[in-house]
Amino acid sequence: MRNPTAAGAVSELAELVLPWLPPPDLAAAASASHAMRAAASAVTAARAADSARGLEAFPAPFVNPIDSQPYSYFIYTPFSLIPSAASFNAQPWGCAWSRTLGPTWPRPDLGLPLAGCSCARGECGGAGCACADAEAEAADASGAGMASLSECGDGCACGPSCENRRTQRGVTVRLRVVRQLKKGWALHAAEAIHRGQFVCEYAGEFLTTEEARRRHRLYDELASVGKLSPALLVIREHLPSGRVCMRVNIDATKVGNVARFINHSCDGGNLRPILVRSSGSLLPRLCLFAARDIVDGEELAFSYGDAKPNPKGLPCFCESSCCPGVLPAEET
Ligand SMILES: C[S@@+](CC[C@H](N)C(=O)[O-])C[C@H]1O[C@@H](n2cnc3c(N)ncnc32)[C@H](O)[C@@H]1O
Repeated sequence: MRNPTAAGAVSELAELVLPWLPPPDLAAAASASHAMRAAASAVTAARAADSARGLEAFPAPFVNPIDSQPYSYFIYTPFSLIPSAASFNAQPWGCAWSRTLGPTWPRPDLGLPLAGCSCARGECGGAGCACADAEAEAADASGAGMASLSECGDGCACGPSCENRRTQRGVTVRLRVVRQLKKGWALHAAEAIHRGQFVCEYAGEFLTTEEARRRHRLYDELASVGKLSPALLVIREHLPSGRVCMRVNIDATKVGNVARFINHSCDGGNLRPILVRSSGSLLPRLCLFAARDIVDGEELAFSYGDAKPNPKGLPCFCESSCCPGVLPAEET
């Protein structure tokens, strides 16, 4: 006869422990007993139901019409982090209580005296706002490099509901993560998105260039044998002269948000990357906006950058007419 007290203890333990396990350990735990298998299946189903694990406004489910992989495993952050400040390298996923244990918007107040604006309510971003940056628009219009935007931030008197913080409230459009035959996972719109609408930040770990180079070498090796889909982006800001004045490395391979599923398109795709600077923050964030109206179900894509196509690089399956057949690759 089964002991109901022991069975209850097993399921309580399973509920506490299983959400912390990466897929191989979850599969090993599932083989321990009937009760563990049932608990592990529930965790797997909950993970597949929301890649954003309750940290965004809407769930972003995995949909896999191709094979039996129910989800892709990674650590979720709604905004980019500096690795040393990322106090977690494991995160519960697949249970009701995991939602409370991740970083959430708005970001915690760092308590530092930072530069910012002190506009009256409703005036942020206007001509008199210290956070408005007319030059950012000018750089965009000149076509020199990536466009940039300025927003209010941690140093401002306004709160998180300020109109001039439209990229700071996380992902507010419905999305799904769809498995494809050639490109692996891909991010799709799950509702119509209007031209100019903010879609998501490309969130991940901010890396030094030295660390980015180290990881690039490692990822290139793993990717060449099909063991990894690296999501390390290098963004270069240019002066009007064309010279590079800043390099930002964002790695969403292990720690990221839904943007880590966006594939590359050689023709620029339907998303426009913009560097967003918030007052009081040292590093700009890479934010993605709809470059045109996007219909429900369409795959989202952008160009990973101006790095030259590397003849020895991975094959590109974007299918745009200008595609040279290989993905842009960084020269490390
Ligand atoms: C940011 S991730 C995108 C999500 C990825 N497809 C996945 O399954 O996790 C970037 C990686 O996706 C793959 N990828 C992205 N765009 C691609 C394309 N146009 N053709 C082939 N593979 C692509 C490459 O492996 C690349 O390193």
